[in-house]
Order: sequence, then structure tokens, then C-alpha cells
Amino acid sequence: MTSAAEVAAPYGNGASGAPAGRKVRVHHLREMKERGEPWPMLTAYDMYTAELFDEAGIPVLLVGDSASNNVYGYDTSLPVTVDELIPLVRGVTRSVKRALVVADLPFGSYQVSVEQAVATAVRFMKEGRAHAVKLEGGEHFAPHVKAITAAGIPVMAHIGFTPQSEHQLGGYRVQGRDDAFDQVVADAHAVQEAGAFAVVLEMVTAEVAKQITHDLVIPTVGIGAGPDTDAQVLVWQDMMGLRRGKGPRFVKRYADLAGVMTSAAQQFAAEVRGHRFPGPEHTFH
Ligand SMILES: Nc1nc(=O)c2c([nH]1)NC[C@@H]1CN(c3ccc(C(=O)N[C@@H](CCC(=O)O)C(=O)O)cc3)CN21
Ligand SMILES: CC(C)C(=O)C(=O)O
Ligand SMILES: [Mg+2]
Repeated sequence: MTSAAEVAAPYGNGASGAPAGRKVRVHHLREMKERGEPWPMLTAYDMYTAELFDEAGIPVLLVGDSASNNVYGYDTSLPVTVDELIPLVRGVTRSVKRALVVADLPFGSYQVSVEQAVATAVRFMKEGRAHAVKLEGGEHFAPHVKAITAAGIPVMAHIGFTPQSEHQLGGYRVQGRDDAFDQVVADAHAVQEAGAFAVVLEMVTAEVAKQITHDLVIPTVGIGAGPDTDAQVLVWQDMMGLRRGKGPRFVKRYADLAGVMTSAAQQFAAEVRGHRFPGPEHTFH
């Protein structure tokens, strides 16, 4: 038995929701919702980010298909492949002690059929050693969520603005306004009913996010969904200021890594050019 105090015990610099020093499981996320404790989620695509965010007390790390435009240099989420993502997932899962690692299924790897969805999810679990998978879609993807869950794989759903459908949705646009309100609510209910353990709400109005968060027993994870979701997620290069440019309005910058890294690179360059690096302490005889 774990005591309530143990369950609430913090680790690292933040509360994980899991018992101190133990792995975060999907049921801990639902328990945090029940206790009214919002939890953070960040993307991670490699060893050092995974290690640092895990130790900082981030309970859930997402290896997003956003690696497409944040690691591989494509302009959107669409081009990245399963074969490109699996090695990143493996690097992240190898590097965490406690965090739950969710692998995002990329465009084209689950939409073809329910069978394809299960097969792709199995690859991410077996080859990537992920702890859960995520896919974009609501009502239409409830059968996929159900079949992957039936295979023993926890599924996080993602509704509202779904970047893999940007061409159908008409670009990066807020969802859930006016007539679309009921559709987003119906999608949320459908994925919960199908067995999803959590649902990402991306770029929906705060009003629809609040309603869904109240309706569902599973946690909602907001990105551009206002203050009332059970959890919040951001792409780490956005919130740490590594990615330059304006970016989405829902991002808050907590650091200026682009500035830090540019000046370190410039200083290194200047010292090499000026014969000041390496010094005696860096030199073998
Ligand atoms: N670096 C990065 N951050 C993200 O949040 C992110 C990715 N990449 N890649 C995958 C998706 C795509 N996402 C995006 C990308 C752009 C906007 C954007 O430009 N939004 C504008 C317009 C919103 C509107 O008013 O309709 C904004 O100002 O927020 C939003 C979400 C979220 N995801
Ligand atoms: C923005 C999050 C939710 C995502 O799906 C990704 O990073 O790919
Ligand atoms: Mg994604």
C-alpha cells in the first residue's frame, strides 16, 4: 500500500504525482486530476533533454511528431516518418528514470486502417520502448484508439487543432468556435469512451476546454487551450527560446537558449581565431 502522503510526495524540483522515486504511470495522471493538481508535459527528442526534464520533475515527456519541424528541419509535421521517430523515442526512454514517455504516431502511420494503427503502435512500444502512444483524431479515430488500447498500449488522443490535418483544417486555426464547439466536445467524449487515458486539446477556446475538462474523467492536456485543462504541454524549443521567430501566441518563453548558445559559439570562434583556446589546462604533454 502507498500512503496518500507518499503518492503526493514531490521528486526533483517539482511534484510528479507519482510516489517519490517511482515511475509515473497513467493512473497517477488521473489521480492528479482528481486531486485538482495541474501537471506539466514537455516534448523531448533526445538524451539530455529527457534527463534534465525528468530530473526537473516533468512527469510526462512527449516525443512529438513535431520532431519533424524541430529536429529534422522539415517545415511542417507531415513529412516525418516512423523510422525517423523510433530512434528518438529510444533515446528518450533510455534516459528517463521516472517520466512516462509518450510516442506520437506520425502522419500516415495509423490513418490507413485500424490494423495499421495497432501495428505502428506496437513498433513504437517494441522498438522505441515507449510507455504510451498518441494519435490525432476524435470520433473518426475512436476505433483506432480502442484497438490499440485492447492490445495493451495506453493511448493519448489529440483533438481540436490537429497539425497533421492542417490542409483540411485550412491552416493553423483555433477550433471549437461557434458551430464547431459541439464537434470538439463530441470528439473528447468519443476518445474517452474508446479507452484513451488522456486527451490533448490544441488551440481550442478556453470555453470548450473548460467544458471538456469538467465532463471527462480522463485528464485533458492543453496547448493553446486556456487555463482550465488538467495539464499543460509546450514544445520545449519554443518555451526555452531555442526556436527563434514569433511562433504561436500560446507559447510563453522561460529562457533564451538561442541567445546563450549563439554567444557561446561566438566566444569559442573568437578564442580559436585569437589563439586563446585551447589553454595549458586543456593540453596534454
Ligand atoms: N515548434 C513547434 N511548436 C508547436 O507548438 C508545434 C510545432 N512546432 N509543430 C507541430 C505543431 C504545430 N503547431 C502550431 C504551429 C503554429 C501555430 C500558429 O502559427 N498559430 C498562430 C495562429 C493562430 C490563430 O490565430 O489562428 C498563433 O498566433 O498562435 C500554432 C500551432 C503546434 N505544434
Ligand atoms: C504539441 C504537441 C501536443 C504535439 O503533438 C507535438 O509536439 O507533436
Ligand atoms: Mg504531435
